[in-house]
Amino acid sequence: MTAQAAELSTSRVSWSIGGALIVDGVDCTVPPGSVTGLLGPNGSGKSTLLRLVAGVQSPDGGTVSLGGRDLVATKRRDRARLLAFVEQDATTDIDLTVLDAVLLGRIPHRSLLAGDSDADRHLARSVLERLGLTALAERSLATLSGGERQRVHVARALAQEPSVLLLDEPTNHLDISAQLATMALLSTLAADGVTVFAALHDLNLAAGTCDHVILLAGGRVVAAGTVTDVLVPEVVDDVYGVRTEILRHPSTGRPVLTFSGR
Ligand SMILES: Nc1ncnc2c1ncn2[C@@H]1O[C@H](COP(=O)(O)OP(=O)(O)OP(=O)(O)O)[C@@H](O)[C@H]1O
Repeated sequence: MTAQAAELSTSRVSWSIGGALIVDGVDCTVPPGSVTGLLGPNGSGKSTLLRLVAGVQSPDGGTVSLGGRDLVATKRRDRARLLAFVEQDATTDIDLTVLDAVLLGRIPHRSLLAGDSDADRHLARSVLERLGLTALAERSLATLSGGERQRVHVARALAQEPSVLLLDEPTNHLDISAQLATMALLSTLAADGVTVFAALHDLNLAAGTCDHVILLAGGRVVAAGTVTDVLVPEVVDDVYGVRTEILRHPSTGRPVLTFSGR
């Protein structure tokens, strides 16, 4: 897949519910063709910010743009050709096979009345192959393990051939090998020009993979930059209420964080 690399940005994006300000004037930039990690403690607003960027929810104020184009004003179908979203613990009400679930990703690319073309099926099968899911193609989605289902949702998003891939906790439910494989896939996609923006809890997975990170606390951006700039005790300790020490990965030189309570 080769996508048109485009910068994603938000300007003063806000969203509140029941009088509580959940996302509070967020300005952030996701560099084109990068893996950008969205970090922050539980309840800091990561999922909500991703939903606002994806257009699942509309912001009360502010703008979301992709390569200068206003995404909030973009029609849903047009947006779905640009941007794919893998939600946390996504579920589907209808019982589909894995292949049919992945083919859903092709809907924004075809005319409203057309069915799946040979090209759509070919693309869906190649995405399944890329994610190691070929053997599960005819299985019912409902019978899969949590980790398998998570990979199918990523496959459905890739079948959309998006310029921007948004993922909410894509390594949830995955064993360590599958976590590393997912992060490696995100790096490969970014190298192919996809702008990847992923909410992550595991700061070490972020440190090992992300080109850029954005750290939220209380619905606001408290730090943004490279992992070496942001994942430092001066920032992490206050945001998470822990004591952090930074080691270096012996082969990559990237930061490895250790934590203790304080
Ligand atoms: N529809 C809603 N109604 C009420 N409160 C909401 C709603 N959506 C989000 N919130 C609140 O907004 C805050 C931020 O939630 P959000 O899911 O965005 O955080 P998060 O950083 O993704 O958290 P986690 O890491 O636990 O998944 C939480 O306190 C949550 O309870």
